[in-house]
Amino acid sequence: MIRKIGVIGSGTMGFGIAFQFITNGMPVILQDINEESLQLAREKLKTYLKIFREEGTVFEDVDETIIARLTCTTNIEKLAECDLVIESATENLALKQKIFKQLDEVCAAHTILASNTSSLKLSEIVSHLDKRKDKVMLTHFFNPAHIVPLVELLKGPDTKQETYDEVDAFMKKMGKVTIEVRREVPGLVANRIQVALAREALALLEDGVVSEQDLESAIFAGPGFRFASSGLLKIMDFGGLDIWGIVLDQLQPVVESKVRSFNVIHDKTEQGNLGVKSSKGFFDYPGKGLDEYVIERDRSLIQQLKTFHKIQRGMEHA
Ligand SMILES: NC(=O)C1=CN([C@@H]2O[C@H](COP(=O)(O)OP(=O)(O)OC[C@H]3O[C@@H](n4cnc5c(N)ncnc54)[C@H](O)[C@@H]3O)[C@@H](O)[C@H]2O)C=CC1
Ligand SMILES: O=C(O)[C@@H](O)C(=O)[C@H](O)[C@@H](O)CO
Repeated sequence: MIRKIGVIGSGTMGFGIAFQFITNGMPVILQDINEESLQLAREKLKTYLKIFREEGTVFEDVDETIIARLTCTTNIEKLAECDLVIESATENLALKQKIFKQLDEVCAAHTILASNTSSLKLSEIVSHLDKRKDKVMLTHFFNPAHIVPLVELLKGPDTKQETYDEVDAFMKKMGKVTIEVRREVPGLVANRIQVALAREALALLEDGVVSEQDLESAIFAGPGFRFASSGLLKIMDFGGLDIWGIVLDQLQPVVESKVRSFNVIHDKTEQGNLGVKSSKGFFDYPGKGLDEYVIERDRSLIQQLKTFHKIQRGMEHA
């Protein structure tokens, strides 16, 4: 039974993962080597409880109870008695291998170890472990982890099915939507789809087919609008598989299939235009800092999450 959680890394994702669990009744020990990062997470916790409530979210507990569930520490040994530890430190294979080795030594025999890596192979992250290769998972959350429902689950090469089942049941209890990735492929499922979409979109932009603003609208007001209420296969079912068959035959030969180094990305990066965090990317973000824009985005995602839950309930009762 998973009753006590450890999260390694209190950055963008570690904060969101911890927030999701403590607002769903679960005590979390949040560990980071950087005390400033932990302090920032403590402050973000109060900010986000306020934002969620302002957006109409009702938590089962009062803020004081929720905040009391979070323990912040720089000492990894405090995670020794956790039932599940989710590593969400910097995306670096050697670092993750080191952290997993430390956890393998420190944690109780029953502790399940999971990584939130976006792009690294779980089998490589856990390659140095000798105590619990049967209790490792990849649990890939989506940014922001405290709002986007999806968690992709992958077993390690030696992971027991009962470990998978326990983590799957826990994530669902925490209000997440899980999918099983049946075979270890780079980028798992959703990131691969996201990259395939990005490659075509950036090719159309770079090849002068569409402007930045119209490319935004093409996705937001088109497929993105529909994806807010179902996945791709249902869209195909509603469109008609016969028609989709013809369209796939017609368009596959012409959609982007090359590995391209996109100038639209490369040039902006070179100029220091990295997006919201540098106040300029494809679009300008004047006047407010990153946090303000992120909060603005999250307020609309919180509203979207309510609609998502209504649609999800409708599907369950269909
Ligand atoms: N940012 C995103 O959109 C997403 C990121 N991820 C994955 O989540 C993980 C974390 O990413 P972010 O939260 O964006 O990174 P981040 O840079 O915001 O946070 C990383 C945190 O790890 C901490 N850290 C570094 N070394 C450590 C150590 N030895 N022990 C404990 N903590 C340590 C840093 O102090 C920092 O607070 C990465 O594996 C990333 O690929 C997954 C999904 C989405
Ligand atoms: O989009 C997300 O939140 C995740 O799928 C990711 O892992 C991202 O690709 C992230 O790594 C980069 O923003």
